[in-house]
Amino acid sequence: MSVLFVDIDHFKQYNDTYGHQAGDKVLISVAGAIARSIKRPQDIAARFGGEEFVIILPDTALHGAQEVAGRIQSAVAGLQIEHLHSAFTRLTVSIGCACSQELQETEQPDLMQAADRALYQAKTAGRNQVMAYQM
Ligand SMILES: Nc1nc2c(ncn2[C@@H]2O[C@H](COP(=O)(O)OP(=O)(O)OP(=O)(O)O)[C@@H](O)[C@H]2O)c(=O)[nH]1
Repeated sequence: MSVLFVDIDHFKQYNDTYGHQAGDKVLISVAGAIARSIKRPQDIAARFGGEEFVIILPDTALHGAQEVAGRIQSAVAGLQIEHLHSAFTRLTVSIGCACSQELQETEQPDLMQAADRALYQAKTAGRNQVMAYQM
């Protein structure tokens, strides 16, 4: 199983620059980009707090999860949403990814934590990137 955390970069700045309503539209657009990027019926994507989404990919190894993460990044880039306060001048996302091959039920929180840590690393490494962790 793999877990992805997807977090919009500099979203506070986006709201501050373009307004909260524009921010709400961005959340809907990013949700659509994520939905288009997951292909299997058993995959689950959900909003996880403010500007963060979680994606659960059952029976998916790390390279498969990284492929999904890459598709999400491309789909968000394809939205071409202006964000002049970002170093990339476009809206981007950071993604943390964690995979466990033989997951016991009690280890699920550890997998979430690992994905969250990977997301933090993607943020501190400059954003607009994927960090992946094999447990
Ligand atoms: N428009 C809108 N904004 C929201 C919503 N939920 C949360 N937010 C905003 O999302 C922003 C998240 O800001 P931070 O957690 O500081 O993160 P960030 O600015 O994206 O910075 P990094 O994640 O470090 O790149 C806050 O300003 C929240 O007010 C929502 O439903 N609509």
